[in-house]
Amino acid sequence: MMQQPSFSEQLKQQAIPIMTNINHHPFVTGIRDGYVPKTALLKYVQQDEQYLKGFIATYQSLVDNLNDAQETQLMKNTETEIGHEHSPHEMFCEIARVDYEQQSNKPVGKITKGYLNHMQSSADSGSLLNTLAALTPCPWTYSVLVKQMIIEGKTGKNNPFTEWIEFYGKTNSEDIDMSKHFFNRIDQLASKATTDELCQAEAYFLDSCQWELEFWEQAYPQK
Ligand SMILES: Cc1ncc(CN)c(N)n1
Repeated sequence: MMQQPSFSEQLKQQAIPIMTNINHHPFVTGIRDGYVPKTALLKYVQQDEQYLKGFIATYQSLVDNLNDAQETQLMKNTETEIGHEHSPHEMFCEIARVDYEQQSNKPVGKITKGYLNHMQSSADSGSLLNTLAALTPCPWTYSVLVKQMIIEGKTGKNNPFTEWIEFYGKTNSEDIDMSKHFFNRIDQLASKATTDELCQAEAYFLDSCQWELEFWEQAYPQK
């Protein structure tokens, strides 16, 4: 008998159309091909500085609301890996020839705010499954994108984004480890969840994937 795919595999399958759109977004194809306009790089860094602060805050509220000591320890171990993304921001600023130090504390954009509210609402739902489902696309989408770029041979001395791609794509990068850890926990929690709870978690996951696409679009608008 064919084995039913795990819940996390089902989530990844459901996200394929959004991942395809992300993969074809000009910001992402620009990283792949070695050129992204300066304005887009700047906007991305300014907003991502704000986004990562919010991501850490949601993660902390998740950890604070846990009542299982072992789970808390596991999540605290991951907490130390979160938010160390100053160096990819510095790389973008170097390519754009702007001062990194001046890019923090800019106003939070509409899309950034929407994505952060979405993540916070997953934590406010009081469900660890929902919260992990909403947080996972952040590390997961990047690890998928850069792995593909590495497979396609897009890194090398001709691509100024090589270091950025390798930051997220190197073995045991923070995002690769974090998404593996989160997906494992999602599968454990999903095995005890009701159909309604699974549907809710799926919606949180797919909405975050869509916010990821909007985040690229915010920095490099096509619409
Ligand atoms: C919006 C966003 N999504 C994902 C990542 C990569 N962790 C990021 N830095 N920013």
